[in-house]
Amino acid sequence: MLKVIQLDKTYGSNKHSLKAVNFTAKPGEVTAIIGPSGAGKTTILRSINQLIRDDSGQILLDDTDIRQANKAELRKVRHHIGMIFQNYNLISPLTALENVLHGRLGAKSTVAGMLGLYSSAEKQEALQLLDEVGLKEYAYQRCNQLSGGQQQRVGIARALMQHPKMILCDEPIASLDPKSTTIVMDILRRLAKEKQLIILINLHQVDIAMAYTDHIVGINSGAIVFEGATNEVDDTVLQHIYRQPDQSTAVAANEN
Ligand SMILES: Nc1ncnc2c1ncn2[C@@H]1O[C@H](COP(=O)(O)OP(=O)(O)OP(=O)(O)O)[C@@H](O)[C@H]1O
Repeated sequence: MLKVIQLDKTYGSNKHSLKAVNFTAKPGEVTAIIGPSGAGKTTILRSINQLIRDDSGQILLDDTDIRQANKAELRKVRHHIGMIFQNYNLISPLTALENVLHGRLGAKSTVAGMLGLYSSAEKQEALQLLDEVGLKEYAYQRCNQLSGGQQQRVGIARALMQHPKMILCDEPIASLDPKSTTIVMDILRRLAKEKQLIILINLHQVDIAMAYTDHIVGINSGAIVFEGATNEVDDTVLQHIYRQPDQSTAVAANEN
């Protein structure tokens, strides 16, 4: 279980980007963070992985407070957190199989990692994971010869190679066509259930969040304004999540 408690983040001296953020994400479920542009979705994901340091609060992954982890502990925690990116972040001249094997890097010694020394069991596992995302026949294809949707599926297999407890997905379908979007979201939903993973996704597309997720966290101007089951989300809730900042506040801010 992921529990985010009273998380606060201020960029620079006065940009208050997360305001006492609280929510949970459970294993076996896909949780979407939705909200207007600039609301703080990416800041939450980056804080969870401590890619940026937040100011205060707790981020509990099972019993570990990620915010309190020292360098060695953080390396260990991060090893159990897979990341999926909008632009895939693959090494494109390498094959799909080689990219998936990179998911094991965090578990290897620096020398073994640098030399690309992988056991035959690891290679078998990587092939199995490519099969699970429907890409077995593309294992030896360079990633720059794959479509965007196929590259994203390689990214998912690479994350699985970490044996993650949780996968954080930052706009995973933003660069994909509708068909690839369906394939990727189906895979994420299936994996959450089959492997009891916590899957936390930042999404711009409300229709996709409604169709493929179990749990919704709505954020507006850095504050959580809704948390609940996806089937509780109706037009009123969506209007609340996507509302514009109050006009009078905006005018007052401009005058200062
Ligand atoms: N490195 C930074 N320095 C200063 N301000 C930042 C930085 N990163 C983000 N912000 C600000 O923090 C707020 C939240 O940004 P964030 O990127 O988390 O929003 P978002 O909901 O992911 O937006 P989008 O949907 O457009 O990607 C925004 O007002 C943004 O301008």
